[in-house]
Amino acid sequence: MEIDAVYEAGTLYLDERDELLILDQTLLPGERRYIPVKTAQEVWQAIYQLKVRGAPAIGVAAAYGLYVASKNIEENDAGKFCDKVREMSAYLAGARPTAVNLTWALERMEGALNLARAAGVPPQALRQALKEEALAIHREDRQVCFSIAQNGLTLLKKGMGLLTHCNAGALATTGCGTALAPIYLGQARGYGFRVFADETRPLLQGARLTAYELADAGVDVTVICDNMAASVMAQGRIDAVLVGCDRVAANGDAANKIGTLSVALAAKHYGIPFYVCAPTSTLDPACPDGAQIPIEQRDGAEIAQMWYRAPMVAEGAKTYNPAFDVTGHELITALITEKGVLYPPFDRAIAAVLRP
Ligand SMILES: CSC[C@H]1O[C@H](OP(=O)(O)O)[C@H](O)[C@@H]1O
Repeated sequence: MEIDAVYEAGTLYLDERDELLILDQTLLPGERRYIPVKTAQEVWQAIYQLKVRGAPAIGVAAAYGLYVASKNIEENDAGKFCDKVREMSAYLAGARPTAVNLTWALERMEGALNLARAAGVPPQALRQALKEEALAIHREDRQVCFSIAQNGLTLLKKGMGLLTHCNAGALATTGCGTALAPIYLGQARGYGFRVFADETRPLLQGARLTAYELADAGVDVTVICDNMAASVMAQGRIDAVLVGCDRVAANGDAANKIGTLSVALAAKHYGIPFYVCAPTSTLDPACPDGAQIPIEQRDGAEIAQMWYRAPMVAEGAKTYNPAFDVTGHELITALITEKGVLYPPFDRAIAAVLRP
């Protein structure tokens, strides 16, 4: 495909020895290291610790993970083999609660297992059925990303300034990403986008991963602190916002990385289009609205003690570091002064309070 090169980010793959290797994203951007994961426990830890992360990538990792873990099941009875696979699947489903792709992929895998079981095949053939379903989920993910790239690019124009939050790129999928996919396709077609990437505290997926990917692809990317997004919008530098998602409820409420709501509120205020790039595998019709989406609670150490080790931003990515921003009077309820509380219209109130 036109932007195959982007896949070089290579989130995970089965190697020639049929082992699952995962790019350990907690080491990026400083180090690219692939780690083998062979057991359900290792897959669970890799997902929970965000060594592999991003809704689509989590789904593909769980699918491959269930397959490779099934190779550890020493069981000749097909029924007992399936029971143990289902136990592993239920265990993996508990690694992280918000990204619906995790359970979606595992349900796909169990469906393939059930079909093969119904055919009365032995455990080795059941394992092969798991492998083929994982490969199918992987192939589909790559195609879905490219389709999102094509559909997303129809909404964008050459030279646009774009803002994104967290990482919804090649590193969050096994293809060219979701929110970053239209950016990659635009890059390939000379759109000349200027991308602003929120660092995305506390785990810095924007600074560490989005900037890494986009700089590596030659995209003009500037890392900003999360608290700068509104200011950059106010300066007229953002024409559209593109974000990923982890689960979209039946009414369209979308769960995404913490901080996305703030970006959406600012975009709304400045009349900037806010696009959520959502594979249909991330749509959850069984979830009526956002209030029903399970929100993962993580260890506070991620706020208090982690990550701030250089490099946090990939070489090649720019940074923008204004020390202040301006809040428009239309957003201010009152000015509290020593001479009293001033209410809008502030021009008249300020003139009055300063009058000798
Ligand atoms: C393309 S889905 C990416 C989605 O996943 C990220 O969360 P995490 O890094 O914790 O897995 C974030 O919400 C991204 O938008």
